[in-house]
Amino acid sequence: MILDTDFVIQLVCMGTMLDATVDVPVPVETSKLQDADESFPGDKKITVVFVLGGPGSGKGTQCANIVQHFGFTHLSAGDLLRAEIKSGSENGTMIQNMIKEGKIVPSEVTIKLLQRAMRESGNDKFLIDGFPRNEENRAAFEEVTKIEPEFVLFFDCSEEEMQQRILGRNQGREDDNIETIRKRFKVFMESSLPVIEYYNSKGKVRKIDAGKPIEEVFEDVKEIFSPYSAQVA
Ligand SMILES: Nc1ncnc2c1ncn2[C@@H]1O[C@H](COP(=O)(O)OP(=O)(O)OP(=O)(O)O)[C@@H](O)[C@H]1O
Ligand SMILES: Nc1ccn([C@@H]2O[C@H](COP(=O)(O)O)[C@@H](O)[C@H]2O)c(=O)n1
Ligand SMILES: [Mg+2]
Repeated sequence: MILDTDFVIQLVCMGTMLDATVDVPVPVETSKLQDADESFPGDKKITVVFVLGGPGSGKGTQCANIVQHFGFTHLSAGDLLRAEIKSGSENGTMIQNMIKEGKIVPSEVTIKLLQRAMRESGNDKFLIDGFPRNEENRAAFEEVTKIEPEFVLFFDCSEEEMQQRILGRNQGREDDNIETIRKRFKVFMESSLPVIEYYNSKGKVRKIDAGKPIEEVFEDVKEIFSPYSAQVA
């Protein structure tokens, strides 16, 4: 099926207006994803760890620690999308609307941002935080990059604790309000947990109790990353 990107984006935005809680499935046109200019990794051997967990579970916090100790490059899909809005990109308004509604941006957009960031980093070890967020993200990334994650680091935390953390975060994020937080939790349960279950069925999930204090969570994270201890401090 050949779909025009602008048409797909219009459909997604219409979905946003019609129902704030439905995760609109967007068919992926993989030939567009494989734009030669954006192609990555090519023949390069790449190590990818997907870092998943509910909103506010501590993914970004722990990724910062992992980077310092184990030499990975941290790529947060959410941060890349927010940077794309700020850059004045033609997709900016669509991305902003999706984030305000807690919805998942079409894979085509997010994967291109991830590929570009991976290529520009010059590194070969990546923590991909907040991606894949749904089945469409997962299948499209695999199709385009041919990368299978080394493992999936899953931060397991109660909604009550996550909500408290987000409301105390104070980073000026447009989606850190109670209305959007509830939508993000719903999307996590309905669209993101199935991805974690998929990788669990392949024996790839390393689950962490993320309800503990930051330092204690990192002790557990360190054990998982010890085989990758290129830069242990
Ligand atoms: N283990 C922890 N205990 C208490 N507070 C924490 C813990 N981990 C992170 N925090 C705090 O909770 C807030 C959310 O953490 P963080 O931004 O790392 O979560 P996240 O999973 O990346 O969230 P999002 O999915 O919304 O980007 C931050 O203010 C952070 O300092
Ligand atoms: N794969 C992704 C990741 C994120 N988004 C959108 O960004 C929002 C914020 O993400 P964080 O990981 O920083 O919490 C998220 O709620 C989505 O709207 C996305 O679309 N696809
Ligand atoms: Mg984050």
